[in-house]
Amino acid sequence: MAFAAFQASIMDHKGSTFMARNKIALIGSGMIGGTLAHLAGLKELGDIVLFDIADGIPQGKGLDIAQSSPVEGFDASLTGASDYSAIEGADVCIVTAGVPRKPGMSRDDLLGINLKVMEQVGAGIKKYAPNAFIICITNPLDAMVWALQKFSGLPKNKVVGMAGVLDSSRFRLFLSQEFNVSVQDITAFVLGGHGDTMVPLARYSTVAGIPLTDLVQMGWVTKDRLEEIIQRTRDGGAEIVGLLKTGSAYYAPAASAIEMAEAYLKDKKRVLPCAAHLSGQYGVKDMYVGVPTVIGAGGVERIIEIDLNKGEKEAFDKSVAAVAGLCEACIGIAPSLKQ
Ligand SMILES: NC(=O)c1ccc[n+]([C@@H]2O[C@H](COP(=O)([O-])OP(=O)(O)OC[C@H]3O[C@@H](n4cnc5c(N)ncnc54)[C@H](O)[C@@H]3O)[C@@H](O)[C@H]2O)c1
Ligand SMILES: O=C(O)C[C@H](O)C(=O)O
Repeated sequence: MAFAAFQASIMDHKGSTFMARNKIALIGSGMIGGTLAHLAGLKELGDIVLFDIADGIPQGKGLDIAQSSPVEGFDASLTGASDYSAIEGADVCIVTAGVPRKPGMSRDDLLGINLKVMEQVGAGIKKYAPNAFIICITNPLDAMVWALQKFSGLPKNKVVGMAGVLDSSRFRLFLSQEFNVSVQDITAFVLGGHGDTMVPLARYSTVAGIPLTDLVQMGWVTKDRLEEIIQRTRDGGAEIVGLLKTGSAYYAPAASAIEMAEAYLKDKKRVLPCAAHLSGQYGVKDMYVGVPTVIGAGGVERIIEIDLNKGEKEAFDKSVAAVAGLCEACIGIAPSLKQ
């Protein structure tokens, strides 16, 4: 149980103390926000507050999911709100407020509109949930989580971006389909920014511990076919945007953020690729970029610096440069982000 919930221990009617449930605030109650609420309920992660500026949507989704709880057998309070005071004392806030892209757009095209949303969300979190662990999902991810940390003023290890778990999950699925083996036996790393320059790492991705580079030698897959799978992973978001036409992926993104929230709430010390604040690691300063991290009750407890060969480092640096350009664009719009 997170520390804030521990502090909220209360007395029952016989005078014994018991733990209050964790409180999970979902800021943005659209396609991902609604799916997050459903998953958090099914997993009994805590009580859930859905927040959105579109009054009625968070309340309606909360009520609908609550009405599934007797069937599914979970106990959780689900409420909806359009006032930030409702997120007061949250242990975890998952931020999806903003707009998704449409076919033909890049994630970067969302920067101007979603940056303004991050400013409002940051102020709301600063006022009502300063002790929470914040998971940002809004795109363009690496720049938005960077701006959200600055707007909210929360500690850098308590603000993190979700992208690597999703990108790695896509890579794992495509590999499992290629090799006809269980997704459970595949581990994969995708590092760098959550954009067209993301870096799926073949050398650190394995089938039951056997690196993909060895599987090429063993004849399981050709280098060219592996490159196609890597490119499909990079284009994974756009592939779904092209199919849906009115929005972007939400089931896998929500599942990925819930995995991160669970790691924090249950102090699981999961090793997960996340957009984390770097202060010199990988030669990067004051930026959020996807790297392997350890997530536990302390938030981002550790950043794991893996060894990158020349080609991997070049690809990572290219991705970092793309994120740096987006942060500069944010400063152009909101000069206060410069410090
Ligand atoms: N990081 C990732 O891997 C990843 C994956 C998928 C989607 N995304 C991004 O997540 C975001 C949300 O996607 P979605 O599919 O849930 O979109 P959506 O349009 O279904 O939901 C977004 C919600 O945000 C609300 N909103 C807008 N402005 C707000 C504000 N100022 N305050 C509070 N709420 C506000 C909208 O009313 C809407 O309900 C998008 O930016 C999308 O690009 C990121
Ligand atoms: O691709 C998008 O616009 C949404 C998200 O970043 C994704 O990867 O699915």
